[in-house]
Amino acid sequence: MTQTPPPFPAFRPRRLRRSSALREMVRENTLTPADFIWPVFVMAGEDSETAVPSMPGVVRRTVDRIAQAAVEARALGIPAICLFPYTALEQRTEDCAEAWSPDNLTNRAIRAIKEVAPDIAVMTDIALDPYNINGHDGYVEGDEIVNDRTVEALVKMGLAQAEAGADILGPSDMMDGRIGALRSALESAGHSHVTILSYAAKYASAFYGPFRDAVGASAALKGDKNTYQINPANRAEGLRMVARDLAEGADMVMVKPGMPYLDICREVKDRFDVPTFAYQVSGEYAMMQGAAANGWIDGDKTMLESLMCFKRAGCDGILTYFAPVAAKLLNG
Ligand SMILES: NCc1[nH]cc(CCC(=O)O)c1CC(=O)O
Repeated sequence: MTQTPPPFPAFRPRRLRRSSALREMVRENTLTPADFIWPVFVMAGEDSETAVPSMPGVVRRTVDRIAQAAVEARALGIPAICLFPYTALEQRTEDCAEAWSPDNLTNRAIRAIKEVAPDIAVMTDIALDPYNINGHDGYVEGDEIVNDRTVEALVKMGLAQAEAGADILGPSDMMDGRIGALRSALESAGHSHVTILSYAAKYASAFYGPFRDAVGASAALKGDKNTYQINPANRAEGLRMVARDLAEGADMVMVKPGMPYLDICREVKDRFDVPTFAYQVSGEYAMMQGAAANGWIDGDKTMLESLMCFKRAGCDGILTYFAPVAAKLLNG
């Protein structure tokens, strides 16, 4: 309950904003590096990095460099890293078999990280888009993105990641029934400790554009993802997806994108009171970096403010490309 304040001058709210000491005393939320999950892009090769032009400051790294980055992230206090593979066009096939190869980029990166940074949580992405010739998260038959056959492939993909040592599986595909299928497959295969952070309230957003460049899926993508991702106009549907994924065995849930969807974050936290994460996606990152590079906004300040706002909206953590830069600033 919000108390009705007494009338002015008894109530002078500026009294509590007068000094930094008083402001610290009444601050309601905090932001620390422990709030971050850092999404990174993995590419083939050795000891190199390439820039992602639409995401200034973000690079794709080879597996060895990813392992190095994980060590650095952990030292900064970041608890989790999330892997996205950049697969060359020639490795994308109709059957998406690379998705569950034990030696694909993601699975090799998981093992490499575990060797040098065993105490950082490794999160993966489950969806077919990095392996599919058409850029879709599921199999395409005619003009349809088919559900059940895709779920079977996603389960194989998730099991291969669990086998490689993943701590957190992140199904971002938005097929129906994938959380339940994954959960029971994990149980049967002896991976009962592997957690699922489901992309539950995942919207069909134009803010994913730069990410599709980063994973090499933009050129490939035919059509849009409107038949599986949620319409940005819908609130109740987002909440239903969260309820559904929790009922099927998700340990944590995500709202995505982030900044334009803070209303959904707040409502998910209030209604379900489960570990709730938001993804500050590539377009949000690009937008802020672009404005900062032009001198139109203060990059560091807007970055930290945007991240704090996720905490205020009820999030337990944020997937953000800013993670290491923000952690350094927060660590002082
Ligand atoms: N499986 C697809 C996937 N996983 C994460 C993102 C977007 C992340 C970002 O924009 O930063 C996407 C893009 C999409 O759904 O098209």
